[in-house]
Amino acid sequence: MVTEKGTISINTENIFPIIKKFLYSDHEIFLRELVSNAVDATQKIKKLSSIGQFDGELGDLKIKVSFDKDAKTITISDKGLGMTADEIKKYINQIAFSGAKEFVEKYKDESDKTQIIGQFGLGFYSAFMVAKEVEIITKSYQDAPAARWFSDGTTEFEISAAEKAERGTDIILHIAEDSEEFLEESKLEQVLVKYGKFLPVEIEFKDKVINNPSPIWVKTPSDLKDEDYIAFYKELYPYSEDPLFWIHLNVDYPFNLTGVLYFPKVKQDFQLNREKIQLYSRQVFITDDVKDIVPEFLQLLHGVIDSPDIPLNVSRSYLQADGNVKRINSHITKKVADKLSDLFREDRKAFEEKWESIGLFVKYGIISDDKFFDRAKDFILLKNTEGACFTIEEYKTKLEANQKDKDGKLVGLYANDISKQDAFIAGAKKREFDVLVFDDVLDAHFINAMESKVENLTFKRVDADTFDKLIDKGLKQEVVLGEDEKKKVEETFKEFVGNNIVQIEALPVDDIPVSIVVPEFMRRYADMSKVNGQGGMFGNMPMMYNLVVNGNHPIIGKIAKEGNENGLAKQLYDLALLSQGMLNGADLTQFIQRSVEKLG
Ligand SMILES: Nc1ncnc2c1ncn2[C@@H]1O[C@H](COP(=O)(O)OP(=O)(O)OP(=O)(O)O)[C@@H](O)[C@H]1O
Repeated sequence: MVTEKGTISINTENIFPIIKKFLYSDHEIFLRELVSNAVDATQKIKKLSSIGQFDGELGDLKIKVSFDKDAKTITISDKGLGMTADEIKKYINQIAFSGAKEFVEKYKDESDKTQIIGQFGLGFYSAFMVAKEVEIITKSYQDAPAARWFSDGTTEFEISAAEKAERGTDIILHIAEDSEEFLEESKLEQVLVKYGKFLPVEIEFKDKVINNPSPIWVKTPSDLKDEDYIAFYKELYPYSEDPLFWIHLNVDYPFNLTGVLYFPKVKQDFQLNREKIQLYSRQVFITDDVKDIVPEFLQLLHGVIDSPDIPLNVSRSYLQADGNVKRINSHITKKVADKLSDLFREDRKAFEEKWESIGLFVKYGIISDDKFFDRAKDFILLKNTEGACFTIEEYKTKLEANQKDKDGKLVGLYANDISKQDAFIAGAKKREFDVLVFDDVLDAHFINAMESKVENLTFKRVDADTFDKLIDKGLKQEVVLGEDEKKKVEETFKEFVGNNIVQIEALPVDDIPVSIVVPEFMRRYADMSKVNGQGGMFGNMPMMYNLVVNGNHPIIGKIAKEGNENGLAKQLYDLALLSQGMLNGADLTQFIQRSVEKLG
């Protein structure tokens, strides 16, 4: 047999089923496409009028969307530039069919067929996702008779003369049975509002205009007052508290981007709500899933971004690789950092007051974006137990005086629960050490990030060890106990602590006799596992701790002689547990009973 070569032919008759099934996963998008076309037609006639190519009356340019439940139709009417019969042939028939053919050729082997329409000028054909027949009745602004186009979703179409006196286009959709939900008023309105809320031409539905044609992001920042930004915020999120502040984005080179990003007030129970930024393209709503466009940590912000330069209708993998998307990403990050830096410099007091909310974004940024630390390092604030705020540099200077260990390392002390760790904080103050407060969910990661970025700085929780060890200045203190006494004390307490360690330390006489410390590395690992949502090894295991015994305290001197004969050691041990919140259940009950008896 002779080898025969040929090209696989693509038959345009197969196109409609493909459009119907695969082009968009979301059928409601037909409305976005058709209303956008109506907006384009309206903008074009305005343009023609402004450059003197159309000298008739523009008249009322509202776009009207209506439906007829009995006739099962949805009609989109505009007063735009209209089309002549020849233009219909050119714009609707030819381009679309060749576009569709190209589409089939390009994507016949691809599985990711969703959201590809816009590339090919096929928007109009998305009408067939919901309609079994589509009519266009249109009259051009040019001196030409009105025309009617009709198609029943095969590749056949008709063009005939039509009765239409007014300039503009009516698109009449005869809704298919499986799409009749769009004939419900509430559904239709909801979809219309979703996609058209900020379209630049007024859109009327049921005798009322449903959109705001000039949202603030298209206006010049200098023309806007704070009230305008707050009012717009309320328009987007009706039941929210006022935002803390906002950033008006306005870029025209090397890509186009406008928008307003708001910093919301964040509560301590901070939830990762990532659907608060809406993405628009020339005021047409596209999505509220901005995962690939906005850096992860900034997805906690609210607001809108509008860019005609983001390729909207292409697959995800393409979007991630797109150069504009990457640039937009880093631009937004830079803008946010600049804004925070301005706020910090212009009004530090106000910035400090808002730090609880701002701090969460900043910390999240530092943890998730390596480069963000460099942008943020000058306005990261550290707050101490007295409420005073320091930048990292200021704090390092403060530590130089009294919290430097024998190797020259600066040691920051912190508490994450000032009420529970009160005894330890008091101990630190007695030694004139400063104690920071790190008490939000991201702090465990934040501390790690700071230690890896800031030279010569380390952090330890105030109850992680005795102060002499936390900040080891190399000064050796001697315990007043002799070797045998030490041994006796250690053995006595060993009885209670199981596998944990008993350490006898030379502490000031007036320090508490027995306390419990949890080594920094161990507790930190457990904290981070908690944030990451995994119990991990430490999640299920009781935390290891060290029992610190103050070898210089008079009561310990007594125990060195008597052991636990009088129950003294046990009582001290229980007190140490109690102060760390570790005395529970039967142990706690017995402790209380014993204490009461002692009082009697
Ligand atoms: N309401 C209308 N009034 C006037 N011309 C229209 C109207 N709707 C569509 N057209 C013409 O038909 C063309 C094809 O429309 P279609 O929606 O298929 O593609 P597009 O708008 O060019 O691109 P996209 O696929 O991104 O929507 C338009 O470019 C326009 O010239």
